[in-house]
Amino acid sequence: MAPVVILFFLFPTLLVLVVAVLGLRGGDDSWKKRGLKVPPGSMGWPLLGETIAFRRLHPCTSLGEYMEEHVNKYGKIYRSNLFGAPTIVSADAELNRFVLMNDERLFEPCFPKSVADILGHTSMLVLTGEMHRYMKSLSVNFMGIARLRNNFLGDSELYITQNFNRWKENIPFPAKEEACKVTFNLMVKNILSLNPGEPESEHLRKLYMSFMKGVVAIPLNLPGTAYKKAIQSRATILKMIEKLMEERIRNKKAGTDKIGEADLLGFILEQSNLDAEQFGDLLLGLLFGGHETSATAITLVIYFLYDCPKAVDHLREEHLGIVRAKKARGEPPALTWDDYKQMEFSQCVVSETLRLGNIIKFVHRKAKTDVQFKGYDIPKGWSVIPVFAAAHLDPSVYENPQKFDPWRWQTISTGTARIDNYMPFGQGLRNCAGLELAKMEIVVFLHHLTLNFDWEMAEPDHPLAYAFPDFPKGLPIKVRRLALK
Ligand code: HEM
Repeated sequence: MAPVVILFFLFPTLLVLVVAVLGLRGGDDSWKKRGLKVPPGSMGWPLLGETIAFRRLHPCTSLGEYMEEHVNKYGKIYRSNLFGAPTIVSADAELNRFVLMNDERLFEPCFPKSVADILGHTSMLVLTGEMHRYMKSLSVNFMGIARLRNNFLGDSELYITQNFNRWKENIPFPAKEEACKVTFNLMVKNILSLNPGEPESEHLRKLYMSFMKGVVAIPLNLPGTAYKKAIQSRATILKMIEKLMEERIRNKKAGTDKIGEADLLGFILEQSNLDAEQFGDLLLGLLFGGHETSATAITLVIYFLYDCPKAVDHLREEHLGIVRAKKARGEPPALTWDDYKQMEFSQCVVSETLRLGNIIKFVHRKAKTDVQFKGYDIPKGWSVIPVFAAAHLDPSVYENPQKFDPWRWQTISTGTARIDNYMPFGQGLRNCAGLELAKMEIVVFLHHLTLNFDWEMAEPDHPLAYAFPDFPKGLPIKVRRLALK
């Protein structure tokens, strides 16, 4: 195509860009006219603001150069322009807690429309008010202690050991992929009673992977883009759910349903009147919230422990003690809830992994009204980004914060730590619905890992802060089987 023709077609786009750039130079200044005192900071480049620097890859065990520089220059609360909006970034633990404890009243979640279109407009992650509370209570009840004890614990053991049985000695494999299989199988079994390897389960896994890619992709709804594929995958998942729902209702009416409330679908059919789309959004929200996060935590724990053999020895001692005591009592080997509750050092390892690994480094909120905090104003409509990692890595809170030191939790414990200094699962109304399940999955994984294997890194690989911390190579490891029990 001739350059002049290209220019002709590009002209409207260029014009819009120029107008936007001129219009946004210096950012939104209306707060100045209103005499508000917003925190110091820089609004960065027109349009882009400081988004590129904010998103620049860095180890997930650090705040990254951008945040460190800005905190040094402006203090723990500063203003910026991120993801297309004027933003208050908070590395201040008290402001972080204040924001989360005032969800609904002063702040609300803010997802771009493109993300809400994929997650679903009735997804718990997007909803606010009564409907959010309702969906949350369904999820929290579904993942309550009774079900953790009676369903999730046994299923976790089953899927973890099934996976471990396939591991081959001295042959490198990516640990992240293995962790993902375990957490995905566990969720799908408990949500829809689909077993690993079944064609429907495999089909759902593929659709879900494509859905996930779209959530973090550039939102271009054009043929062939990751975003478009994710929208299509979402629609296919919803159709699949509708079919499964109809089948379950038919079986219930015919008196041939054997599953009852054992999975989330049965539980929802009994306890609520959600339609297929609402149930689909709930399912996708739980998979989105609970699959990648827990798999990342499991991968991180393998990574951190490799450099801390003393902690592996301590874990082995704890888990061997439990196995031997069960044998002495003549109990079957399957773990019970009481066994799980005895795994105290393992809980310290989990707490330390979540502190140092920063799986959810920050969250997004929007001010519903002008808000005052510590002498600053947060103008209505501005985004607020509480960065949990800032307190997790603060040397005035955690001695030697870069060090993986699970023993620190024997004295500070999650119960006595100042709550705003430790928020891997968020806080308040929108705190994590699956936090007990996540901790249990990691501990059960540790139980079988430390009793059955020694492991080493097959290649160097370190966790970087993408949307979630991720290992560029998937953390390749090699294992050696042990005969301890
Ligand atoms: C180590 C693993 C996990 C971490 C670090 C984690 C972290 C978090 C955090 C920080 C939030 C709050 C987000 C916000 O305030 O905007 C959250 C919310 C949520 N998490 Fe988790 N999570 C984990 C595992 C799970 C699991 C296993 C599930 C369920 C199966 C789950 C389901 C959810 C849901 C549904 C929400 C939204 C709650 C709401 O909007 O009220 N998470 N999670």
